[in-house]
Amino acid sequence: MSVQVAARWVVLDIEGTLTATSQVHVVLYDYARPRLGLWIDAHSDDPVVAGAVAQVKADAGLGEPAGTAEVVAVLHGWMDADRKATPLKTLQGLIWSDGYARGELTTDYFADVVPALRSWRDRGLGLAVFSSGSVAGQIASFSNTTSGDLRGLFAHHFDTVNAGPKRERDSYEKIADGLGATAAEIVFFSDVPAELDAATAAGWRTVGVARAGEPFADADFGTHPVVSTFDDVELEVIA
Ligand SMILES: CSCCC(=O)C(=O)COP(=O)(O)O
Ligand SMILES: [Mg+2]
Repeated sequence: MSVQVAARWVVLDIEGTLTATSQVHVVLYDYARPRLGLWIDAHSDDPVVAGAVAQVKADAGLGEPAGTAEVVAVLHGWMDADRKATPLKTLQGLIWSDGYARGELTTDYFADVVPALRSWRDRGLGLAVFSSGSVAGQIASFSNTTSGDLRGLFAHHFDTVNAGPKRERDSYEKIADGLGATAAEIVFFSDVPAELDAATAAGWRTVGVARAGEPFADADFGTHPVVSTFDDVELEVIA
């Protein structure tokens, strides 16, 4: 069944909405896992890396003398639990950016995604991304895809640093400010009902994305309209 929605801005989740969850949990996590320790040691002078490592130690209650091996053990544990912790996302994003630049990583989207995004953008809708993945990681992931370089499709990127946690209303209010849009002009697509609830609390329109075989395919989306493919979305552009 198709879902009709009017908007000026389309804000998109990545994992489970644009890409299969395995693209993140298998392809990207497996790429980052063996490289975390090497990256931390090779970039210890980079304030972004040093800040992320200090944050890991603080969050995990490690003493300051803790070495790279202990930090990596925490990061691996967070990946195993799929904890979307900001310092982990920062470090993953740096490693993935390097992997995409080397041509060692390629993003594969659900078949309906790229045609829909192109058509929405061509019809005058603004596209933005809100993911737990860092902005650097997001942009890199759009740079090398099975449909080419898609970075030009998106006008804005938001993450847990420049917006906040995805299950909190404040994050969506901050994004609306960043887009210069009213809440009613924005529609958010996500596979996670709790994220949609937070967007609704901020006054946004929402569409749940329940794709076959994905972890939230059978979730309770409550009153959110739901599609299983972007082919079933009819977007009217608010002028
Ligand atoms: C290249 S972006 C990787 C996305 C990521 O790390 C992640 O955890 C996905 O979270 P999302 O909020 O998009 O479900
Ligand atoms: Mg998701």
